[in-house]
Formats: sequence, structure tokens, C-alpha cells
Amino acid sequence: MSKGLVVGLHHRFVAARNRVLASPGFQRFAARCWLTRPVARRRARRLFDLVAGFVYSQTLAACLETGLIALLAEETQASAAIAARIGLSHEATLRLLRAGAAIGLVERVGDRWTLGSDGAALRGNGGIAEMVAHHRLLYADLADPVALLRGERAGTLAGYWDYDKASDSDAAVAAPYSRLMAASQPLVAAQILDCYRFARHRRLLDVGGGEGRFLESVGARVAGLELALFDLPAVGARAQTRLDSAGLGDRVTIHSGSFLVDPLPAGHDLITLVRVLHDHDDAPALALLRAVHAALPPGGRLLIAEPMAGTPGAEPAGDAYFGLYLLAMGSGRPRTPREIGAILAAAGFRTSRLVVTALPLTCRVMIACR
Ligand SMILES: CC(C)=CCC/C(C)=C/CC/C(C)=C/C=C/C(C)=C/C=C/C=C(C)/C=C/C=C(C)/C=C/C=C(C)/C=C/CC(C)(C)O
Ligand SMILES: C[S@@+](CC[C@H](N)C(=O)[O-])C[C@H]1O[C@@H](n2cnc3c(N)ncnc32)[C@H](O)[C@@H]1O
Repeated sequence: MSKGLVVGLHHRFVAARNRVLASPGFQRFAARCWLTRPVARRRARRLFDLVAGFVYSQTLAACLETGLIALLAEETQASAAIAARIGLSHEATLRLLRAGAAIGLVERVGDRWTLGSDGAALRGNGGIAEMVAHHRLLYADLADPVALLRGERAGTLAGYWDYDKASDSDAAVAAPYSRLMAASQPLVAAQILDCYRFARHRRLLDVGGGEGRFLESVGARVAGLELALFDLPAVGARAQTRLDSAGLGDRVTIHSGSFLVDPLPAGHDLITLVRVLHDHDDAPALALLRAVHAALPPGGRLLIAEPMAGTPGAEPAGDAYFGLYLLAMGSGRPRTPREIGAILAAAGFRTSRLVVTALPLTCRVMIACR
């Protein structure tokens, strides 16, 4: 069968399916019939969650901002005691507790309250609380999503991620985003270290390495690997301070500059780009990969770690969350492994492959060979 015919049949099937699903008569029938009712209820619930998801997110933000989650992680409490600790009226506290319980964040046990299973899982993921707090900025830009898509956005998130100012040594701009990245490194560092054998290399350069939190994890796991970091001047200064106080100052060399303008330092057999490539549009992304290629020796490796588009089972995280996040930020896009592979090839890399990570939702890894 020709490809055109297959695509044509697919179109007709999708159009017919959508006509049936959109019909109020079919929906009424499916909800009443005992055979189709479970599916209809599941679909309705899924659609309701899409419609109301922003309320759930804001409930989570309130549970974190009031300190409710941290409080319940310490001890089980009665609602009156919780109200006194989180600074809300008893009535408002009960409303928040009931909302939190409905979405699995907290749980009632007798007449006391504790963390729910999702609240408990949240505690085990360093950096999520900070992510939720900074979503206030994205939320402001998303208040008018069509204006954002038209490019008429307020630019709240873009002001937070102002790499141009950090490039001009603006420490006040570099500090908040660098702190957020350091706090959320646990979401990615362990996965990267678990999926690739860093010990096979001698010298590692982490490009766009932020405050050096990733290199701290590498240093703790892999003895004998020489470490270096490259980032914008204002961020490089923060990395120096952090790594000095972590006692790694002697083991890590900090290089400051812009990878879009300055050549990267040579002499490293492994270069890492952790949550860096997706920040950049296609032309600067290609320029960055060319700069990495030029800095690596023949046979040297590049490791790219970031959330990617089209991740099976985590599709909304790629094109929906990071797609709109990076639009609000003002540059970049999530890419599929295939798209990254194509830019790597254009930059001159001989081979590239995807490596399996534990939680592809938060981080996928590709290895390219020069
Ligand atoms: C024994 C019992 C009780 C049960 C057994 C059943 C069982 C196995 C249950 C599983 C329990 C469990 C282990 C749960 C684990 C849950 C985990 C690991 C949850 C992880 C969630 C991760 C989340 C929500 C990550 C969110 C990440 C975000 C929002 C990242 C944002 C990143 C940004 C904005 C990055 C910006 C950088 C830039 C600018 C794009 O470059
Ligand atoms: C999203 S952060 C990731 C930080 C770190 N790799 C991590 O995962 O925690 C991107 C990093 O790239 C750096 N960066 C952005 N543009 C840069 C440029 N032109 N030259 C050097 N570093 C740059 C930023 O300062 C920031 O530290």
C-alpha cells in the first residue's frame, strides 16, 4: 500500500472517530450504557482535569507556600493546630486540607492530617517545591496564552532567564535562576550518573554548568576525573564560590565566557550539556554543538541531558509544558531525539544514540561521538 493511501485512510478514520466522539447523543449513550460507562467516565475525568488543571496546580502552590507540606512531613496534626501554624483561619485551612486531600497531597487519618502519597513523593524530589514557587512567573505569562503565542507577552519569565544580562556580569539576574537550577539538580544528576560510565573518561567539561551542582555530584561519585565548568561570567563567579566552599575548588577549573561567542577550552574527552541545548533556537543550538565539536578530540564524547519532546508516556511534559515554558522564556524548544541527532550530525558528530534513563519525563540522555 502506498504511503499516500495509508495517510488518506488514517485521515478518514480520525475524522470519523472525532465526529462520533463529539456527538452529544453518542456521549449520552456511552455514559448510560453499562459496557461503555467506565470508558466514558474515565474520558470525562481526563477532560475535566485538562479544564481544571490550573486549579490543582495553584492548590499545590498554596500547600507549599503556607508550609503545610513541610509541616505535615514533620508530624500528624489536627486541623486547628495546623491553622495556627500556617497562618490561615480554621475555615480556610479546612478548605485547603480538603482540596489537598482530593488531589492526593494530604490525607485525613482519624481526626488528624498527614501527607498523602503524592505529597510524600513530592518531599522525596528535591527542587520541585522551588519549581512550583517560580511557576508564579510562567503563570503570569500564561494568563493570556494567545497573546503569548502571538509574541505579545509580558515577558515575566524572560526577565528571569536573562542570559544577556548574566553575560554582562549582572549578578542580580544570575542569582535566582542559578539557585533554582542548583536546587533542582537532584531531578537529573542521579539519572545521568546512573546511565553513563563517567569513569571511562579523564577530563570532563560541563558547559552551561551553572553553579556547579552537577559537577559536585559527579565529583562525589567518580574519583580521579578532572572537572571543569564553563558558564557566563556572573554564573561562573557563583560556581567558584560554591565549589570552593564545598572543598572542590582545587579539583574544578572554572572558565567564564559565552559559548555563542567564545571558543570552548580544549583538552577534555567528555563534554556535558545538562538542560542547556533546549534553551536555544536552532541556529544558536547548531553553533553551540559546532563549538563543542571543535573543542573535543577525535573520539571524544558529548553527553546531552534534558527533557525531550515525544517521550513515550510523557508527551505532555515535552511539547506542552516545555514547549510553552521555552516560548515564555523567549528562546528554544524541546526537541525529539531524532531532531537532536540531526543537529549533531550537521555539527559534524559521527554517531549519536539515546541512552535509557530512569525517569525520561524529567531527563533523557544522548551520547554523541566526535
Ligand atoms: C510501598 C508503597 C506504599 C507503594 C508501592 C507502589 C509504588 C511503587 C509507588 C511509587 C511511589 C514512588 C516511588 C513515586 C515516585 C514519584 C516520583 C519519582 C515523582 C517524580 C516527579 C517529578 C516531577 C513532578 C518533576 C517535575 C519537574 C519539573 C516541573 C521541571 C521543570 C524544569 C524546568 C522549568 C527547567 C528549566 C530549565 C530550562 C530554562 C528549560 O533550561
Ligand atoms: C537551564 S541552565 C542549566 C544549568 C545546569 N546545567 C543545570 O542543569 O543545573 C542553563 C545554563 O546555561 C548558561 N548559559 C546560557 N547561555 C550561555 C552562553 N551563551 N554561554 C555560556 N553559558 C550560557 C546559563 O547561565 C545557565 O547556567
